[in-house]
Amino acid sequence: MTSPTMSFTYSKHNRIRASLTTDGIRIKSQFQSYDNGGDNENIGCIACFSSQSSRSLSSLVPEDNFVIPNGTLIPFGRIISAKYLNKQKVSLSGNSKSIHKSQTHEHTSLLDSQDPNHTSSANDDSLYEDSLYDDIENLEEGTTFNKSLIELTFVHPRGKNIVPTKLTLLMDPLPTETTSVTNTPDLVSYIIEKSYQNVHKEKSILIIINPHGGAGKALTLFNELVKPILDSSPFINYEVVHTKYYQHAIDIARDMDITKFDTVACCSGDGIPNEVINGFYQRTDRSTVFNKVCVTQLPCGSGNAMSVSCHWTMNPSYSTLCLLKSVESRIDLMCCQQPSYVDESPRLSFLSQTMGVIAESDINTEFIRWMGPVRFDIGVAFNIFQSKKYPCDLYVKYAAKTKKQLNIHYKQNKSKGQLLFTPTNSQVSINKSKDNNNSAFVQEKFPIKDTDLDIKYSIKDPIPSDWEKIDSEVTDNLSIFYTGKMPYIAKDVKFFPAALPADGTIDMILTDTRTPLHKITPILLSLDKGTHVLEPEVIHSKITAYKLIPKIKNTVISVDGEHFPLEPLQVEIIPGLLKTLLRNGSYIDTEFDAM
Ligand SMILES: Nc1ncnc2c1ncn2[C@@H]1O[C@H](COP(=O)(O)OP(=O)(O)OP(=O)(O)O)[C@@H](O)[C@H]1O
Repeated sequence: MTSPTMSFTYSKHNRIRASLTTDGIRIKSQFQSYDNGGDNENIGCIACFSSQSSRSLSSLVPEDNFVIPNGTLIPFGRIISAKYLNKQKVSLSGNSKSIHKSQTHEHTSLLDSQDPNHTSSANDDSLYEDSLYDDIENLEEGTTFNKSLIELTFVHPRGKNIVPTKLTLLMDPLPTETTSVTNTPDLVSYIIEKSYQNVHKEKSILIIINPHGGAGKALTLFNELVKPILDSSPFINYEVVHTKYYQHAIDIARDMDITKFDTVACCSGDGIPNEVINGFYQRTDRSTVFNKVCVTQLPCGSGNAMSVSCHWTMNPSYSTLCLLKSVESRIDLMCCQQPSYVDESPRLSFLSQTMGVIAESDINTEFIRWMGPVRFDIGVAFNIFQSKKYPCDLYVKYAAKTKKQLNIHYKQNKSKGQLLFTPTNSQVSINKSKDNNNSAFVQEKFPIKDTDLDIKYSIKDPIPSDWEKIDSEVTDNLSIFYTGKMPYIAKDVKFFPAALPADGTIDMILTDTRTPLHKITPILLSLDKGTHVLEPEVIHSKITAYKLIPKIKNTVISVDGEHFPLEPLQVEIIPGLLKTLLRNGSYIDTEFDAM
C-alpha cells in the first residue's frame, strides 16, 4: 500500500488556526497574506499548499482557489487522520521570548513510521519554530505558550464526490477537562479517537475490481474516486485483484489467505459480493472466514443495491468514506437450493430472489430503465400486468404473516445486528444500550459456529408441516414474486421498505393478475417511496423459509440479479451470517415505521 504524504513549506503565509469542538475541528483563522499586507479574517486559503506540494497533494487538491471559510467545521465523520508535524513538543515562555524544547513526543502517528516520504524532523522543527515566533510576539509577560502543529487529513466535497485533502493547523492543547474524561491526554490521539468512534479503523482490505462492471467503468471509478481516499488513510492496507473471468470472485474468495485480510471490498455491482460470499461458503474453514472477514461493496457496477442499502449512497467516493468509518454489523443471508446444484453446494444470496416479470426484465439494467421513464408509461405497465402470469406453488414458513404482525416485528427488530468495538482492545462488544433483544441475539449468534451454516430444510425432504401453502388463487395468477433482504433493489426503487439487516427473516412481496388495472398504477408509481406495500392488493409478509415450484416453462428465476435455473427453489434464512459495514449500524432509513 502507498501512503502519500504531503510535503510543503510551512510559514505564516499559510498558517491556519483551528479549535476543537464537540463535533469536529473548527477553522478559526486566518489567511495572513503578504500580498494584501494583512489578516483576512474570513478565509483560510490552502491554494498555496497545493502549489508547493508533492505530486500527491496536487492530485488531491487540483483546484487553484480552494478556500475554507473562517468558521468552517470539519466534522469528525470527515476526518481521516491527524498527526503532529513536529516530532518535538515546544513550550515557549513569554517573558524570555525563547524556545525550550520539551521531551520527544510520545505519540508518533502511524504516518511517521509508515511513510517513506516523510522528510526530516529537523526541517519541520525549524519551520515550526519560525511560525511560533510570530505568536509569542504578542504574549504577555509570564504567560506560557504551548501549541501543536497538526496535519489534518479529511475529505471535502468536490462536485458530486468527496476528495481527501490536508491542512496544517495550529491548535491549542487538549483542554484539561477533556483529558480527565477521556484518558487521552494527547490531542492527535483524541482527534483520531473521536473520528473513529466504535469503528475498527485499522483495516487490511482485499479490493476486488470487476473491470467489466458498470459497463466497463469500474476501474476508472476505483482509480479516480476510491483510491485517493484509501491512499490518504494511514490505517488502511490494501491489495487489488481484478476479476478475469465469469465467477472468478468465487475462486478468489475461496482461495484467499484470510490471515492477511479482514475486509473484502468489491468494486463492482452486486454480482461480485454474491460470488465472494459463495466463495467463503465453499471453504472448509468457512465459519472462521465468516467470523473474521467483512464484505462490502464500493458501487462501481450497474446494480449497486448493497451500497445504497448499506452505505446509503450509490457514489463510490462516499462509499469509500463509509468503508473507513462504518460500524461493522452482522446481516442475515439466504441459502438457496435447487436440484441442479444442491448436491454440489447450495448457493448463498444476500439480496433477492425473483421469478417472472422482474427477473425477465433483468434487475440490474433493464429493470431500472423500465422503472424509470417507462414506469410513467401506464400503457406498458398495464401490458405487463395484464398479459403475463407466472403460475406456481408456493409454501412459506411465516415469521409475520399479516401486515399488522409485520409492523410489530419491524419495530421490535429494527436495531438488531450492530457490533461495537471497544476502542481499547478492538474486541467486539455488544451494543446493549439500544435493545436487550438485540444483544441477546448477537451474543447467541456470535461467533458463527459450523452448525449455524448447516441447511435446516433439505429440498429433498417433504415440505415441513409448519409451512403454509399460499392460496392457489394467488399463485395460479401470480404476477410479482419477489423475496429480499435489503430495502433498495436499485437506485430509487425501495422495493422492500421493511427489510432489516438481522431480523432473521426474508421479506416477501406478491401481487397477482386479479388486481384491477386502476389499482396497479398507484402500486407502480409508489415503488420509489416504498408505499406500494401498504396497498391492500400487495401481499407483504416476513418469512424464514419458502419453496417455490414454478408451473411455467417460459420465464426465468433470478438470484441477486443473476439468472438461475427455472426449477423448484427452496430458500431459508441463515441469521447473522455475514459481517458487513452499515453506515451508523443500520440500513438506509426507509421511513417504513412512519408510513
Ligand atoms: N473478467 C470477466 N469476464 C467475464 N465476466 C466477468 C468478469 N469479471 C466479472 N464477471 C462477471 O460479471 C458479472 C456481473 O458483475 P457485477 O455485478 O460486478 O457487474 P455489473 O456492472 O453490475 O454487471 P451486470 O449488469 O452484468 O450485473 C458477474 O457474474 C461476474 O462473474
